Amino acid sequence: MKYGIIGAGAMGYRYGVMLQENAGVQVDFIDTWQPNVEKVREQGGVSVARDHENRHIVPINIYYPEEYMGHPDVWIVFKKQMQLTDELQRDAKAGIFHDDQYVFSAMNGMGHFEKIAKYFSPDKMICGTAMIATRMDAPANVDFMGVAGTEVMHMAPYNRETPDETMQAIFEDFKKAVLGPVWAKDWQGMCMSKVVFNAVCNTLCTMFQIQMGQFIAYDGVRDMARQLFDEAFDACERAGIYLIESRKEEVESVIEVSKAYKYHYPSMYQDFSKGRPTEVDYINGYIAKLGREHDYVCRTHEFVVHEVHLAETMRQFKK
Ligand SMILES: NC(=O)C1=CN([C@@H]2O[C@H](COP(=O)(O)OP(=O)(O)OC[C@H]3O[C@@H](n4cnc5c(N)ncnc54)[C@H](OP(=O)(O)O)[C@@H]3O)[C@@H](O)[C@H]2O)C=CC1
Ligand SMILES: CC(C)(CO)C(=O)C(=O)O
Repeated sequence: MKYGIIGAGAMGYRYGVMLQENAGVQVDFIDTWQPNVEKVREQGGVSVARDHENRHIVPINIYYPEEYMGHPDVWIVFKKQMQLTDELQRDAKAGIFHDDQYVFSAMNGMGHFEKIAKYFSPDKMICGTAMIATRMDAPANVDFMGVAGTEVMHMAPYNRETPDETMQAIFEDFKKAVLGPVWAKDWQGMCMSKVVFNAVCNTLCTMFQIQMGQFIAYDGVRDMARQLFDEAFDACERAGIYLIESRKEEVESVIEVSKAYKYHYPSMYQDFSKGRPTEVDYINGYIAKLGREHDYVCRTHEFVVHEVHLAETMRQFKK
């Protein structure tokens, strides 16, 4: 099968390079970030390291949407939530989407599948989550965090039916790519399990500008995580969404994943530290909104959203 990656950023490169190198499939990358596309062309590919080591150039095919003539079987979408609407509009205008194509995305936060569904048949959409850490330090320069072979990701059909033949073939390609795919029953519960995780790790690490390993050095982390998880689970249960992990398992996974990715700055920090807006409204903000819609106030999440926006605003007063 042939893949097209929309968004040659940290995660787009991670999926595309691993599919190309480990599964041996053809991959094309589409990106609108000019310094990134031009750097790939100048250096002959993307510069990839694993945990700061073995940095090397991986040759790739990269295109702006308007110059792309290919027809992949599957699109993999990895943009930041704030960029997605404009990206999909530009891609559609460039005429790169076709009715026969499948689409997969494992972006963090919520709200992206509804946007993607405007351009693709719901029967050809696969929702995903990725407990896979990747840093993008500069245009065309990425660092795959974590020991090779420990990647884990979940996927579930958007239409809630049994995965069809093409979806199974995508699953097999992800397996060959060593991305660690696991099927989940319900995409909403699967995605919310990751949202609540990010609502703890991404948000708190970003506010304090720390790596995940530094975060768990504080012995109050379990209590803080439990408070945020309790509110999030209560909101989800009122909305009829059942997560794929229990409250206790989520707390343990904060500790375990942070140990495994001890040098990782969550993706939210990567935006924060470069002066860009963060995805907090799609993570803690989404949980808070879900709560309000079901007569439940997630006070801590609402406060945390303010704290992140306060920190974003305060960047102008700091060096
Ligand atoms: N990174 C990770 O470990 C994980 C990320 N995710 C999720 O995947 C989705 C895609 O995220 P991710 O791949 O991390 O994001 P990206 O790496 O795609 O973000 C890159 C974007 O940031 C902007 N940018 C500008 N300057 C720089 C710079 N110097 N260095 C890096 N980026 C710059 C560019 O957009 P512009 O020019 O418009 O500013 C560029 O398109 C998100 O929903 C994220 O939450 C999920 C799991 C793990
Ligand atoms: C890698 C991980 C799981 C860390 O929270 C992530 O989702 C991110 O960095 O956005």
